[in-house]
Formats: sequence, C-alpha cells, structure tokens
Amino acid sequence: MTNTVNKPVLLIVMDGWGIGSGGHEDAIAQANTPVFDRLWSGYAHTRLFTHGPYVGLPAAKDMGGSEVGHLTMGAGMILDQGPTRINKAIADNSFFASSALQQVMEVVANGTTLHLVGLLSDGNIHSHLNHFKTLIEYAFEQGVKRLRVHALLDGRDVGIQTAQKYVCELEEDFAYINGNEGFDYGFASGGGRERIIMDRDYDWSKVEQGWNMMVHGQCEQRFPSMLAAINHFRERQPDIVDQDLPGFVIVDQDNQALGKMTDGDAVVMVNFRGDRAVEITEAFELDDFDGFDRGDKPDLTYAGMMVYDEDRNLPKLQLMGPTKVDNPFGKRILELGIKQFRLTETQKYPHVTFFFNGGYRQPLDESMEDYILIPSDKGVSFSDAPQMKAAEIAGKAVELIESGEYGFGLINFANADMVGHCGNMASAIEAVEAVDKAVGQIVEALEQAGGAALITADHGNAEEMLVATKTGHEPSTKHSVNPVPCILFDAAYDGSYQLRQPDAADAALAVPGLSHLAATLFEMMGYAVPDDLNPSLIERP
Ligand SMILES: O=C(O)[C@@H](CO)OP(=O)(O)O
Ligand SMILES: [Mn+2]
Ligand SMILES: [Mn+2]
Repeated sequence: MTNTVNKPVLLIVMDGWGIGSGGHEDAIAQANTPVFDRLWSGYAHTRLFTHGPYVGLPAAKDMGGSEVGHLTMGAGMILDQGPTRINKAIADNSFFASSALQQVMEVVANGTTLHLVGLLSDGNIHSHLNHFKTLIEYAFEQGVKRLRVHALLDGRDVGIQTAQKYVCELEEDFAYINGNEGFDYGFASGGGRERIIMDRDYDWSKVEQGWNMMVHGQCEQRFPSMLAAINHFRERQPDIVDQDLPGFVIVDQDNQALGKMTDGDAVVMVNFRGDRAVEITEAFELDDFDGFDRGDKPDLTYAGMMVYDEDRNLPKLQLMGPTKVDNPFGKRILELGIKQFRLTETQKYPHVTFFFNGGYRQPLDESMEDYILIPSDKGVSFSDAPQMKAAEIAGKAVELIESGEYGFGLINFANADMVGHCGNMASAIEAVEAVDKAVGQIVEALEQAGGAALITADHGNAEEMLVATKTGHEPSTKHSVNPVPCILFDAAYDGSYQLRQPDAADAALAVPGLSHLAATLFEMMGYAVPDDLNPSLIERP
C-alpha cells in the first residue's frame, strides 16, 4: 500500500447507508447490491459508529448527520460539535454575554420586535427546540415586549407528523409570558422545511416564498394559529409529512399578518448548521443580493446562531463562534503536495467542501484541489428520481482516476440519504442499487490504476425506512443511529491486514468511528500518521 500520485486513494461516502436489521424496514438489505456484497466479503472491513459521543454530539442517542459526520472525517478526531458547544455555553452563561446577542437585545429594547426564525424540532441536526426556548426566556427576562417565531416545520430529523408537539411547547411558554402586562409573544408564520427557506441548492423560489411570508406577511394561506394551519393541511392530505407542509402566515381577526418585519426589528436565525441557513442569510444581509426581488426591505439587525459561510463571514453577527478544525485532512495533504479532488452532486456540495474542510468552502490552492459539482435535479421529489446523479458522478470519477493526476479524492453519493428522507421504500431500494452500481464502476477503475478506497457512510438512513409506533409502523424519514459499513478496497489486497472491529469494552475514543478515517487514509497513502489524529483502523498481525 505505498502510494505515488498516480495510485489514487479515495474516500467514498455513501451518504445515509447504514447497517440495519435486515428486516422489512431495511431498504439496503432488500436491494440487490452485488458490488457491496463482493467488497464486504473480499476485503478488510468493519462497522463504524457515527452518532452521539462518537462524533462529538451532546447526547448518547443523538443521530449523526452530514455536517458532524464529514467534519469528523476531515478533522480526524472527535471535536465538540455546534450543538454541544451551544449547550455548554448556555450552561455556563457565556452564551448570553456574546456581543452579537447583546446588540440584538439593544435593538429591541425600546419596543421593536424580536423575530426568531428556524427549524422547530429537537432533531439536533440543524437546530434544537431548547435553543428557541432559551432565547425566548432570555428575551422575556430582559424585558423584550414583542417576539415572533417564524417556524420551519421538520418531519425529517424527527417523526413525520410531530410539528404540533413543538408548537404546543412554545405556545405554553407564550401563554405564560403573555400573562404579564405588556408582553406579546407568538407565532407569525410557518411551513415545511422542504417547501420554504431551508433550501440548499439555490432554488431561490423557496427562499423568496419564505421571505415574502416572514418579512412582508404575504401569503395566500392565512390562519388564526399554527395548529389551525397544520390541521387544515392534514385534513386535506392525511399522510403529508411535516417537511412538505405549504407555507402560511398567522393573521389576526382582520386578516392582518401578526408578524411582518419592520424597521428597527431584529431577526435571529436559530439554526446552527449553515448549509440550509445561508441562502436566507444572504437575502437578509447582502447589499448586492440578486436571488429574487426582496421588495421594500426593512432596516433590520440580523444575527445567526453560528457562522454559515466562513469564507464570506456570513452572517456578520454570530451568537457563537465557529467550530474550529485547526488542521483538516484536505489542508494536511495539500501541505504534503498531494493533488486532490472532491466530487458530488450539488445537494451534497457542503459535505465534500466546507463540512469536510471544517470551515473553508473554496480550494486553498486551486492548482492542487479540484471541487467538481454536478447539478442535482431541481423541482422534483428525489423519490421520483432515485438514481439522482450517481451515474454521472461515477463517470466523472473514472475520468479523474484515469487521469493519473490525483493522490486523493473524496466522493459523496447522495442517494441512500436523500431518497431515504422521502420515506418511500421502493424508491429507497432503487437509490441503493444506483449507488452500488456506481461504486462498482469506480472500484473497477481503481483496480486498473492500482488504487485503493475507503467505502463508508456518514450515518445511516435507508436501512431504517419504517419505525415502530404505538399502533404499528410509520415511514421513517430521518437518519438512524445504526453503525455504517467501512470497507478498505485495495487493488493489491493480499489479506495481510484487517480493520479494527468494535469492541463493547472500548471507550468512545477507541470504538471505530468516523474520526479514525483520516489516519487510516494517511496509512493507505503510505504516509506517517500525524500524532494528533485518532489512530488508523488498519491492524496487522
Ligand atoms: O437534509 C438535511 O439537511 C439533513 C437532515 O436534516 O441530512 P444530511 O445531514 O444528510 O445532509
Ligand atoms: Mn449525510
Ligand atoms: Mn440526510
């Protein structure tokens, strides 16, 4: 396994491909995956843990996600992730001392409105309900008189129809606060995260619709309350998943929107994860914004929970500093003079760039790093197009391998995850089969080139397409906490090494996880493993 530049080593992430029970809910077990089966039985392999403490999340059962997964792979160690850092800052009160939060509080101190925008759930992938509650309680303590919540409804990181639970929790807080003279707290607008605002593929129509609702109070769908809206849409379509609920505004008896934004108001984006928060942030912050016509843009103070774009320092006001990865894998190999590529479709653009880089989006050195992004299908449900761009990615990967120019490449296949999020079993099976075929083509090219690859996933999803409920089963649209496969494909494999297996007695740091992949890649490339990385998984007798 010694490497020269023309013996490429790849990290292939089959996003959302976990190891499930093999039962009727497991799309991966039901799919026909001849490539995966052959690689699993013929090469060194293990199971990796991708959730909770194995990726620096606060709770033992916290699901993994793409941001934490790719950040951990790139860092090569377990770091406290955004939600962990926020929770710690809230616990030690440093959260409230940030100059960004203080500026927000000053702006609304004399009677203007504080707007909170964000994903209303406790999924902890993009946001957490407790962070809404913390900000609401703090605003109340500080005497902020008027507060409005613009709620993105989830059903993708939590149960498919759970929005009412989170709405009711905040309604209780509002009822308590509004019992005090002069306070007026409530919801202003809502809608499914897949329909409005939380786009990540520059489909500006989704952001525009959210903007018009939140900022201008404009929307045909108008309801007296959140629950009235949710019930209305569910009556019409009983199986609608919360993420797909149309956008709506909350109105008073005169049909006036309750929470338009006006001059002097402040807006806090409560989401901590950047990929789906940056587009709306651009609309709020950029002077030369041209995504859509913003209409009469009020003079607002805007802050985000964290940084959403480090290259452009967006937003200007951040309640928390970024999660710092001092020496991400891409930067380390750049310093060794290894040419690299990153390849995926645009839905997973953040994953192979700023998530894996722990910050930066653009190549540090364009002559040594090629970031290749194939446009994802737009305006379709991925359950209707489960092949997504797997074939195009494989074709491009083969070309890059054959060029003999690259020492390292990171590839992400979106299918098992994105189609898994739709909750449709038949489509998920097709998605998995598309990835299997694509991986087969890449492995064949690697075989010719004498290269190697780690074939793994950032977290599970498609192996758990149903979850048990009190009365039976319902579709699962979220990630899982199952382990994921990790195969070391090596054209020259002679059986002389294995990958470390999970051992129940191991402490979190030793359990094979995403944090061990950077060191494993160094070893595969024939370089000394840097001392500060979690150790390689390769074991030789
Ligand atoms: O779609 C997303 O934003 C998340 C789930 O909330 O999935 P992933 O972490 O795989 O990108
Ligand atoms: Mn993912
Ligand atoms: Mn996902």
